Amino acid sequence: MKLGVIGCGKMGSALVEGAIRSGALQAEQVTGCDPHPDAAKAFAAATGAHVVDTIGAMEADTYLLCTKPQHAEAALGWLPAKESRLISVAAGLTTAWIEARVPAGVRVVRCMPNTPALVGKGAAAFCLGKAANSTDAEAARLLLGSVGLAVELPESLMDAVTGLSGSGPAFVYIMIEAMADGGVRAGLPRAEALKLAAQTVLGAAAMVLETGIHPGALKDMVASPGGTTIAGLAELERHGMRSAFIEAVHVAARRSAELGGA
Ligand SMILES: NC(=O)C1=CN([C@@H]2O[C@H](COP(=O)(O)OP(=O)(O)OC[C@H]3O[C@@H](n4cnc5c(N)ncnc54)[C@H](O)[C@@H]3O)[C@@H](O)[C@H]2O)C=CC1
Ligand SMILES: O=C(O)[C@@H]1CCC=N1
Repeated sequence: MKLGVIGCGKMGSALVEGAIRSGALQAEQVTGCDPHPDAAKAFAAATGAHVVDTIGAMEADTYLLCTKPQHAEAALGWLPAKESRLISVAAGLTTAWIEARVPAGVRVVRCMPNTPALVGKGAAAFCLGKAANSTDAEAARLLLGSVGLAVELPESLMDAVTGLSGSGPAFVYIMIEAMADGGVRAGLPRAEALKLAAQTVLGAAAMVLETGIHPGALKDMVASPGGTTIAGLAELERHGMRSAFIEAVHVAARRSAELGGA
């Protein structure tokens, strides 16, 4: 694969850096393009990939569209008229929307990764556009799978994925920050509180994934009768923590649909 990265910001860099670290990609296979010189420079430094000034100057058989959705139309206008694959990470933009703006011969894959791809712990879903084939699915699976979980889903579910795992890291970061604040309030030094909070989230997630036990049952295993945990859980319920998370994912998914023009 010769990968041309259109937009070398946070998500483009996380995916490419993660894929290079995993060994799935070599820096020599990647070219980046970004009109923002600082972004291009940081991408080249972090990945070792070559950067060029224009999309047309990239030697690529696969393009990775990593601009903001609002900048995608302008970028797509510069795609060369040749057979190629375009993997888009842009929130909300449908394969039909993209297909209407690319030259004939460009096969479109829409995906929704997340930034933990940088450390090989991403969670991503993808779907195929109407001209894309099983080789394109394999290419998406290879790239996204090299940096974490990658699942193929119907396009009708991509906004839901965006609200859950695309935006989700930010929801978890504020939870970690708040838990660490709680630790500091209870007397822990800030650095230890942050490490303990983050490791607790990592460990709890691993328990769910590795034991296959329902999170409700795992919660019950922590909460002793009359103990500390049930006191804390009651406080979280009093503040509507569950419905806050449910609503956060729901409105993020709805916003994804809006970005796509729904
Ligand atoms: N940040 C995240 O956690 C995630 C972001 N995404 C999607 O990734 C895309 C990029 O988001 P971020 O990386 O956060 O934004 P960002 O702002 O960090 O990166 C976007 C880059 O695109 C560049 N750009 C703008 N117009 C361009 C053009 N015509 N040609 C080439 N480059 C151009 C910008 O200069 C910028 O460096 C968005 O569509 C977003 O929906 C998807 C999943 C997670
Ligand atoms: O906030 C956003 O719009 C992007 C898409 C998913 C995560 N970040």
